[in-house]
Amino acid sequence: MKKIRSGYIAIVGRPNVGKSTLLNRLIGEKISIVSRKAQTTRHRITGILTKDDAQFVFVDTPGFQTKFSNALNRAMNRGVTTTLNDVDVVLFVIEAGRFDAKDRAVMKLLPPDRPAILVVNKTDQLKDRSALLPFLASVAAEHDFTAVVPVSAAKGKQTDELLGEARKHLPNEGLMFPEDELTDKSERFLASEYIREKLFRLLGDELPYATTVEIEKFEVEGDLRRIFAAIVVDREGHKAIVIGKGGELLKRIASEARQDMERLFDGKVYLEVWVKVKSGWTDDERLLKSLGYE
Ligand SMILES: Nc1nc2c(ncn2[C@@H]2O[C@H](COP(=O)(O)OP(=O)(O)OP(=O)(O)O)[C@@H](O)[C@H]2O)c(=O)[nH]1
Repeated sequence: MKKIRSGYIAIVGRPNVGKSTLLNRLIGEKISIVSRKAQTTRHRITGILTKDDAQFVFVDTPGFQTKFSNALNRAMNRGVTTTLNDVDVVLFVIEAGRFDAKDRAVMKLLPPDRPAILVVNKTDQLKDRSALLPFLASVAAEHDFTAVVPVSAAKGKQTDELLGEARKHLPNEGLMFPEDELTDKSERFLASEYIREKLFRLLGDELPYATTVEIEKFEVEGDLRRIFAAIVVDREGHKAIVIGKGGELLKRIASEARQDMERLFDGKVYLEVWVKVKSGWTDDERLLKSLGYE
């Protein structure tokens, strides 16, 4: 049997290339939030996959932010650079057949002295398969990648090959975390991510970027978790939108989030969610820190 190796891996790429989907596929659990909308991953999320011969500790970084320039985006971009200098191998994800200025901007952040694997995702969407090889070659010519692996995160294609390539760069012998550890993020953090995911799914295009979630109380009583959460919005008008007509939308957000939490925590959840207005929260660095964004 091969020796167990372990190490840290970052997944980077422009928004919407499928980083969260890839992480979920590799870990096999719904830890990182996935949304059709771009730029939903604000926090650094660590997922851990332990196999017979390797332990992969994933650090999922936020998408490189170009859309809005405010304190929140600045904080997120700083996070990308810090993370990349702190891992053993970087998975740089792009979409098959597409490589644009935003991809290139993220590629420029790859530290020159750290192994990076070019992951070409969404191969299931390719119409013309013969175009794939020249495409891979043209992107690979722009950076010194240690490997190029085409995958489909959605269909789970070639993901074992990707792990095999990543394993080669894990520096440590033995496990870094207990075998059954899925993530080192607290349940409290995961609870807020689930609520945020519902906001992204159920609200319009721009509003979710101006909201965040605070878990005000998290109590555990045997198998029951009591969770009290506030959705923080920028202004009164937004509050009305999140609540919805007759409270319908808020009810739906809470009920869907609760079902996800019960599945993940494997126990009953009592969830209370309300909406709070804090104007200008996205532009206040101090407030960002207090909410956990570094
Ligand atoms: N067809 C296809 N779609 C995919 C694949 N992987 C991801 N997607 C879709 O691409 C969209 C974006 O996926 P995410 O995983 O949220 O992308 P992300 O890179 O994490 O996005 P941010 O969090 O915004 O940075 C979703 O609608 C996914 O379902 C794939 O292999 N094939």
